[in-house]
Order: sequence, then C-alpha cells, then structure tokens
Amino acid sequence: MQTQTRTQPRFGTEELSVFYGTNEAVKKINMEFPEKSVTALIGPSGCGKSTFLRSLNRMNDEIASARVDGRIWMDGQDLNDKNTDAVTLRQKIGMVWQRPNPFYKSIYENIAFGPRYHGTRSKKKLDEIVEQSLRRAALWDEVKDRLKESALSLSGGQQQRLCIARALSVSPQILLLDEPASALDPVSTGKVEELIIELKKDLRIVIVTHNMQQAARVSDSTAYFYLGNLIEHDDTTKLFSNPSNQMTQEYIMGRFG
Ligand SMILES: Nc1ncnc2c1ncn2[C@@H]1O[C@H](COP(=O)(O)OP(=O)(O)OP(=O)(O)O)[C@@H](O)[C@H]1O
Repeated sequence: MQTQTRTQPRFGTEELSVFYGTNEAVKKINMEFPEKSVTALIGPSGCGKSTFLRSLNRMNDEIASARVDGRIWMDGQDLNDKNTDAVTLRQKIGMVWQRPNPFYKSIYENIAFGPRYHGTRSKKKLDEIVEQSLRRAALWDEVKDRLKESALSLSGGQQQRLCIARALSVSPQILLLDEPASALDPVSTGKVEELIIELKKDLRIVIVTHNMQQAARVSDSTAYFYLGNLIEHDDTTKLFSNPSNQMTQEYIMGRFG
C-alpha cells in the first residue's frame, strides 16, 4: 500500500507501529521527511495522524498505555531506542499543538524558558534569542514593545505564533505541527501558513491537518492515512490531482471521512 519505503532515512520512520493496549493505532509506517520541506499528514478522524506525529518526538512516552515499535531515524540514530534521551531529542524536534498553550508567564519568559533550561545564562544572549525567535515567527513587530506583558494578553493567533517562536528558541531541526491553525480565524490561519512556508527554508516540517486546501497550500508532499495505515505518500500536487490509490481518490473527493 505504501509508495515510499526506505530504510535508515536521514529523518524518518522504519516499520513504526504504535499500540494503545492492544489497539494498533499506527501500523508499520515507513516514511521519510526530506529537509527543507513540509510533509502534510491527512486522513479521516481516528486514522492515527496525531499518534504518528507524537511518536516522532517520543511524546507517546507520556501515555501509560502507549507502546511504540520500530525505528525513528535521525542522522543514523534510532530515536526510539531506550538509550536516546527524550529531552535532548525534543530540543532537536519541536512540537506545536492544536490549541495555543503559552506558559502563564511574560512573552519574553515564554521564549527564554527553553534556552535557559538548556543552559544559556547570559542576559544578552537570551535577549538575542528572544528577538531572533520572535522575528522568525513573524511576531516581533507586534510584541517588541510589550515583552514583559503576559503571553495570555495576546490574541489566539499571536499566541500560536508565540508557541512557534518558543519551539524555535532552542534551534530545532524539525518542527511537528498538530493542526496548528484549526483553532484560529482565517487571517491568523493565513499568517501561520505563510510562516510555515518561510520556516521550511531552514527546517523539516511535518504537519497534521484536516484541511485539504491547507495541505495543498503549504506542503511539498502529502501522506494519506486510513485506519493506522499509510495508504499513499506522494508529491502534494500529484496526490491531489492524480492519486495512485482509489482510497486516496475517494477521500480527497469527499466521498468519506
Ligand atoms: N491517549 C490515547 N489512549 C488510547 N487510545 C488513543 C489515545 N489517543 C488516540 N487513541 C486512539 O488511537 C487511534 C488514532 O487516534 P489519533 O488521535 O492518532 O487519530 P487522528 O487521525 O489524529 O484523529 P483526529 O483527526 O480526530 O485527531 C484512535 O482509535 C484513537 O481512539
């Protein structure tokens, strides 16, 4: 069923399965995420997109009933190996959730928290990181005069860009986005989409989205999931215009899901 199967990609999965108890929610997925590109994960509710995304930076470790089999390769290292430290790998692989979840702290402290946790003490260096991260998240001009204000004083769209800036503050190589715009209005959604396209110049991005137009707008390749299986993974233009699999065709035509 899968159109892309390789072993040991620079960053990707090999035979990755996720179980909740006996329920195999994600089934032996082989996928590669090329650098400087956006990969969209689409499929009907419950098909395993978020579970798969969360497994990429070991967030499923936090769920007692979850078990992850298979390998997650990053530069020759298996991130799913028990000897791989999850905190260190989450510095390399950042994540942004569906609902903006800033800390109950100032705008500045939201960004400075991660670098400080990882050892940066110099105020000058932290100031630089805060400014650079906010600039990369296209938020600096809107907040530069109110860095000491609570992050909760920002609009929902600004909070989500703040969460992206927070993820960027520790210089990740990969950004995982779980429906990052689904709680936002159309203008804020547009800004997040522009940001994704800008950020991919330096990063690998993997995004779960329910919105097929959004997948078509922002991604280079798209993967269609169904019942925990990867049905098809191909260039976004190809997948939406001429999918190889009948099931993908039916989903993108809106016949189910
Ligand atoms: N924490 C959990 N504990 C037990 N089962 C879970 C858990 N999270 C997800 N599941 C189950 O795993 C399967 C895949 O769910 P998942 O949330 O990954 O799908 P999804 O495609 O992201 O869905 P949606 O689009 O609705 O967010 C579903 O059967 C779901 O009920």
